[in-house]
Amino acid sequence: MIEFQNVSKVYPNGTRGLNNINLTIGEGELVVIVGLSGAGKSTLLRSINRLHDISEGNIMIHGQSITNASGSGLRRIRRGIGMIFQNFNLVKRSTVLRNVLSGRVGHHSTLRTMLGMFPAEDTQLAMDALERVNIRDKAYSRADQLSGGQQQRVSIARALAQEPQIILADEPVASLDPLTTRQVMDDLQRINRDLKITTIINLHFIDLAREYATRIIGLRAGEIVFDGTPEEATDEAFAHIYGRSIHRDEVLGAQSPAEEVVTLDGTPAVRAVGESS
Ligand SMILES: Nc1ncnc2c1ncn2[C@@H]1O[C@H](COP(=O)(O)OP(=O)(O)OP(=O)(O)O)[C@@H](O)[C@H]1O
Repeated sequence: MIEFQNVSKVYPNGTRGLNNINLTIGEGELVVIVGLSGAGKSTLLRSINRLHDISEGNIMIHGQSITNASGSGLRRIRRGIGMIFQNFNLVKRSTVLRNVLSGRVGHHSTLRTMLGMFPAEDTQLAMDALERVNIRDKAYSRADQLSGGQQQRVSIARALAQEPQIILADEPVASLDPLTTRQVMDDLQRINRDLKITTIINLHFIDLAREYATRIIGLRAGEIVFDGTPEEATDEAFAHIYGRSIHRDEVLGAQSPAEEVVTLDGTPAVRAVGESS
């Protein structure tokens, strides 16, 4: 369980990234966070594993405060949280297997991992993780020889190799084409369901949010303005989260010149540029 208790984040330049967030995320949920650029999605996600420190409040992970943790206590909590980034964050000149094995570093001494001395069980675990995302056959390829979608799968396998209870994914499909996007989302959903790993994903496509989430949280200006099921996340609810109408480039299934697809008052208006109403 992840609990935000009165959490605020103010950046050194005075920008308020999060404003008094209270939120509980239960085990096994697949939460998608939505909101306009700058709404605070990354700040919220990255405060869970303390990539960003918060300014006020407390964040509890499985009953332990990550806000107050330090040293080995902090490392232990972080070990249970896998992270997936938009740009994959792989060591490009290294093999896929080495990249996945790096997910094990939190389990061993620094010296051992610096020397690349991973026990045989770790290699097995890494291969199993690659199998789960269907790229076991790429284990000995160099990471930079893979397509974007395959590289994102390697980064999912690396997160899995940590044996995490929580996976955080910050815009994991923003660099991918629509087909690959669905494959990566399918992987994340399957892993969430099969391994019961609590998964929190920042996304900007509203149809993907509805399709994959068990719960959608909408942020605006650092505050939660929506928290509900995909069924409750209607076009009107999204227009409320965004404070404006939805655009085509926010719907994966409607990729064409940007134009309004629903107006603020909820009237459906799916129109391409140049199309008459
Ligand atoms: N390092 C920083 N220093 C100052 N302000 C920041 C910093 N990082 C983010 N912000 C600001 O905090 C607010 C929330 O940013 P955040 O990146 O969390 O939003 P977001 O919803 O993830 O947006 P995007 O989709 O564009 O990544 C924004 O106003 C942003 O400009």
